[in-house]
Amino acid sequence: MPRPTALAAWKALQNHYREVCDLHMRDFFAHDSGRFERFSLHLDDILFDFSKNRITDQTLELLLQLADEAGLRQRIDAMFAGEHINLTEDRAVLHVALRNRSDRPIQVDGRDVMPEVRRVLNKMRRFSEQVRSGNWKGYTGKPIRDVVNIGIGGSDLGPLMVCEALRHYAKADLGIHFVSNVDGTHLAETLKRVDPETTLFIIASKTFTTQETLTNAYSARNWLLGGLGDTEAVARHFVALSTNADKVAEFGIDPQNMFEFWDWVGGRYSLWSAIGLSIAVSVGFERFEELLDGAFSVDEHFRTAPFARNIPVIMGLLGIWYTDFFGAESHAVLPYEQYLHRFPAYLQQADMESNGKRITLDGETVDYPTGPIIWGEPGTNGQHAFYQLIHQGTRLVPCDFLAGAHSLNPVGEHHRILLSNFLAQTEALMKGRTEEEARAELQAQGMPEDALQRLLPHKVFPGNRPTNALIYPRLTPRTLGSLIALYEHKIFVQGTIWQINSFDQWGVELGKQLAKTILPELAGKEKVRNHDCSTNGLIEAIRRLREEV
Ligand SMILES: O=P(O)(O)OC[C@H]1O[C@](O)(CO)[C@@H](O)[C@@H]1O
Repeated sequence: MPRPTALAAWKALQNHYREVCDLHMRDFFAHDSGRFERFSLHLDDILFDFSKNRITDQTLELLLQLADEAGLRQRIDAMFAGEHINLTEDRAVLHVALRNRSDRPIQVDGRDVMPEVRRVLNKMRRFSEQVRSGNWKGYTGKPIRDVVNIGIGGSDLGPLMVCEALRHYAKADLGIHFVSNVDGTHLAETLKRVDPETTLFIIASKTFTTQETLTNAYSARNWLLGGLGDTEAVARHFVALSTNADKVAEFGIDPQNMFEFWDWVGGRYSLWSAIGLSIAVSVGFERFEELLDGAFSVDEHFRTAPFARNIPVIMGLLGIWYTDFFGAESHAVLPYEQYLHRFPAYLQQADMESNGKRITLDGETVDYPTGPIIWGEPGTNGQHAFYQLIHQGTRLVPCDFLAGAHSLNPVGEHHRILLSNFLAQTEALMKGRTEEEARAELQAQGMPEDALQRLLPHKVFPGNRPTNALIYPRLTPRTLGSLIALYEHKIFVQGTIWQINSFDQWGVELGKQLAKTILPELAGKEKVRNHDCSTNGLIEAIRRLREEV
């Protein structure tokens, strides 16, 4: 496959960029009342408006041509067919099988994985119902009141984000907690709030070898045994979500209490698998299934809709346009939905661990930018923190705005105020405020000319800042499932165009290896010499501080 930069569409886009980069979206809208109609798409009850982007019809045509030339259709088909598209780990990539709500078999290496997927889902259903109904009893016979998910990365961020997003639907008398950080404070502060007799630990780890998770899990086990005094208690208070049955058994968790998944589920794509057990326990299995339904609907759309009407394809292509042609370095995700407060953090892993790569599938170093920095906070908080930079800073930050038309917690005028801010921000980012407009405003305030001249440049907003809007009636499990899947497939589209493997994560290994060397050195007495002088010096300094009690 030729490099993306060698494709005819890429070259055409470079030329096209020079023609359109100085055009202003304000003028696009002024001369085209059909722009919203043309540049927005519906899927179920989600509306995706991409009209406030620095694109013309020709831009879109060229981007779609790029998708064709990059072989996106073949890559989508290969993923859904269970081919080993995760080349460096020689694995299929089939999170779509986890939410395949049809009778269609999905094959991996000649075997239909759907019966196994359904078996584990049924086990999750039974278990979550037992815990929620109070029939699953702790060692002393009391029902479970608190669930602590211990995991990190994909074994934490996905279920945590979803549990937060669906808090409205959660069982009120069941506490759901997440411990991820190996900083003992995370576990200690959580354990202060729970009782060993009524706490269930879910140890979530695809590999069951992750240092942070196992350290937290063993400490949680000690705490439980400290409270209940009998190793028999572990079976009633610990379950595992993993692909690694041997390691789970080694930890002492009853194999009956292990919920399996498979190597073709990537960690950051795993919330749909057994890793979602905390979600099912929190909101109930039916709602977990609704989450899967929403994702399935997007999978079908992604698999079958023509690229010109395909929301994740358009989302991905717009990102390519800004990253590779405008040189944008980051992308902000701004949910005007408090329940989605962890959505940007979740997407950081989903996107940056997937597309933060610089080597192509052919082993070459890229000579074009790949995955952007993903960041964001819920509106309206972000408005009072970093929007200044987005409006008037020197960097182009394309943004996604998300909002529900209805609040799940209608309180007075709150939601209308929230929505008016959402709309105002996207309008302001697009239009900006010209010098003439700023001048007129200051003159209307009666400002003397010399003061006006000094203030005027500060009051101008360049505008032309691109935004997408994703709106939906209200945040339901189904809608959430769809939103997550849209972003998952967007990431895949971009990885395909950039010709990188979005499904490995070798970049996290080096630090893990070095930490293993440093761990004994922190406890040692001899002078540390085997690192650079900064690291040696820091190790010595930390040792001294730790000796000082
Ligand atoms: O589920 P595991 O195997 O404990 O891994 C946790 C996380 O660690 C990583 O492998 C690297 O950070 C992630 O991809 C993964 O989600």
